[in-house]
Amino acid sequence: MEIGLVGLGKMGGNMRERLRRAGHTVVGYDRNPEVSDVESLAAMVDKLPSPAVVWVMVPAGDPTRSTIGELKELLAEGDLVVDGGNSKYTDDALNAASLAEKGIGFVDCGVSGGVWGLENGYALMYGGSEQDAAKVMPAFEALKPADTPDGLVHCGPKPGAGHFAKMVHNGIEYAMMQAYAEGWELLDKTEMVENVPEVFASWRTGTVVRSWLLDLLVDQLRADEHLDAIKGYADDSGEGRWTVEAAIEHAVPMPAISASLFARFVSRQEDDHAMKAISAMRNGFGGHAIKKD
Ligand SMILES: O=C(CO)[C@H](O)[C@H](O)COP(=O)(O)O
Repeated sequence: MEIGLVGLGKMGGNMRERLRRAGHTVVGYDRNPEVSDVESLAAMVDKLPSPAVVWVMVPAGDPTRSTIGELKELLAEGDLVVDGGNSKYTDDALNAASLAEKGIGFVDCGVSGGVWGLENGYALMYGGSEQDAAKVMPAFEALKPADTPDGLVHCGPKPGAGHFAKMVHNGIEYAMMQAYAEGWELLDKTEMVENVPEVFASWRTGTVVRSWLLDLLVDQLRADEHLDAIKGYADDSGEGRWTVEAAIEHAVPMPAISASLFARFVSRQEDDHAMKAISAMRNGFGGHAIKKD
């Protein structure tokens, strides 16, 4: 098929390559002229046959909203926009409704696979109508992992169903990473066990905690046993917060994922502010020593 692809960063650039390797024609647009195939969004749309299919792969929030707004002006009835970024699921209903005013279809698609997706394929979770999804199906088939029936799922007709599924995936990702990290801290800080990287490596086969995240951690620990080169600071780009927000909205207990989100917030503090108050109270009721700077 012929497809427009907006956003040619780490994810979009590799997806363009994987689509091309599968024989599809991709017209890629990026604000960075060094990677872009065309000079503008309008030039990209001009090169596409009708009905045009455009896959948006830009950061969530304003960049995605404004790109979809511009595409609404450029596209026509029967065309399709796919949002493959990590958009908040609540944005999808708004984007779908806005595009529908011109008869333009919309599919939201959670994409997972990171920088390894070029070779391994991407897990794709999509929401929207089957009729709209049919227009982008050849690209879905090329992007998903080969030789498996898994990796491509229709999460439902509601706009946002795909991004909701991807959001929960990322929430689980937070908690899994936190669990590995806490286990590693205990092993690394005590002297009970020698050769901690190889202990982690021994868990990669046969055990119930084997996973790709574990594989990635083993690679890092083998290169830098105590992770001395890495500061203990972790950012977040929204997915964990939205997962916890949705859990609160639906009164779903989420102790592990919410704790892993808050652990990231703790990592951003130079000093633990709340612990100042704990220390002050301990000192007050028990005369316990206060540590000063
Ligand atoms: O979708 C992903 C992995 O599945 C992204 O890497 C995601 O952005 C990671 O989330 P965060 O930046 O909040 O850790």
